[in-house]
Amino acid sequence: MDPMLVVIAVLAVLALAGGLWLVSGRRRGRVPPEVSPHKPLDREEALPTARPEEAGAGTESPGEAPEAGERAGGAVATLERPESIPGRMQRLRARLAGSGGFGKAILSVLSRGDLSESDWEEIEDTLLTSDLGVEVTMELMDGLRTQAKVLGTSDPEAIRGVLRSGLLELVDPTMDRSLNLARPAAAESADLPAGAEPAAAILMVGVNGTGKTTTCGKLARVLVAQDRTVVMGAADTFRAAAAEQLSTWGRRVGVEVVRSEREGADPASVAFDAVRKAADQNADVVLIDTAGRLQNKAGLMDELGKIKRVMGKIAPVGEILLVLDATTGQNGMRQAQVFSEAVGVTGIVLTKLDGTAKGGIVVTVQRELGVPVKLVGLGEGADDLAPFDPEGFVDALLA
Ligand SMILES: Nc1nc2c(ncn2[C@@H]2O[C@H](COP(=O)(O)OP(=O)(O)OP(=O)(O)O)[C@@H](O)[C@H]2O)c(=O)[nH]1
Repeated sequence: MDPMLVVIAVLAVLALAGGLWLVSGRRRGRVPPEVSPHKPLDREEALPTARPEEAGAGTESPGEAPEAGERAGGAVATLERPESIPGRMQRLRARLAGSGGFGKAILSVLSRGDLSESDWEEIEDTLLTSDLGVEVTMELMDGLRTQAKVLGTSDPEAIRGVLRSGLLELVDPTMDRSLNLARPAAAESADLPAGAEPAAAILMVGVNGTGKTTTCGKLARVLVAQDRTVVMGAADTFRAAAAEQLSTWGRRVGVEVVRSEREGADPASVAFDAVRKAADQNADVVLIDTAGRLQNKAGLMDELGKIKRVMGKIAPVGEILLVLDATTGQNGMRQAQVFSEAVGVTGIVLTKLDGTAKGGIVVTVQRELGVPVKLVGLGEGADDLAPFDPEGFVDALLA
């Protein structure tokens, strides 16, 4: 055979083999698992710290938000995937540290080494401006000075360690911060059809503008990612825009929203309808958003009391979350007292923590109300809600 023909034949065979390898390689690599945009979340990552009795709930594949959306009955076009809880906590730290928390100022005094009386006073002043309150600041200062004497040192690292444990004790890591997501037994008056069971009810209260509606939406998003079915009730009938805002969140996270088309409708009746619908649908959780404004305080408190009572006709309300704006400081504390007396708050959501360096409000509000901060708001984004983690919080303050 002509040697030229042999060379051409060999080249043709090689080209054919190379082409086949390329095509099959592309096919193999079409959805490399490590870069899949649909990598499922770990169930634990998406949880807003469930109660111990809730911990074993549900075993099927987690994080399938689109399915959850379809199941919730919403005409959902696209559902986004929530950021994981560790990711949220990481951002909390970064934001608190970035907003110039009081830790930075104190650590700069500590770094001077041997502390003079004026250094101690500077530390005290810094603590006082952080919304810890006079009483708590004095306690903390006494502890710091005593420990410095006992240790016979003003070594910055040692004092920082004492400050850290003092703050941690104040924030109180022993408090139960889990949300009560246990489904209650039906009230005698409930009159539910066979097979229907009440959902765990969460009532969101607080003055206007603190972030109740936004928190309802963010929380619903986390619960849906946990494969829980959720119904929301727009019992803020004071302004139509509030119900619309909640409905937008509902569409976004694939959750049905019960609302009244009539502005000024009875909020208790909307709350009842939502709780009833959740029971009829056998939903896991019902979230009720309320208005934060009325002409007078007594009127608002009567209204909230009535909402709670009427919801109780189906089943007791398991969780009443007071939404507080962290940037309002001591002013927020007075509001908190009023709400607490009116409806018996079970947990606090501290919003807008991204906008303040005054983390001390966490300590003050827990002390005054005797209930834990359970969730924190870190911004306006859909994933800007995180379970409150005392250690992470104190470390962020002292970063
Ligand atoms: N920076 C920041 N903004 C937040 C946070 N939570 C809520 N907001 C913003 O605060 C504003 C008020 O939030 P809403 O959810 O409408 O407050 P609301 O309590 O429902 O208000 P009313 O419906 O008037 O009672 C909105 O612009 C939110 O985006 C947060 O954690 N950080």
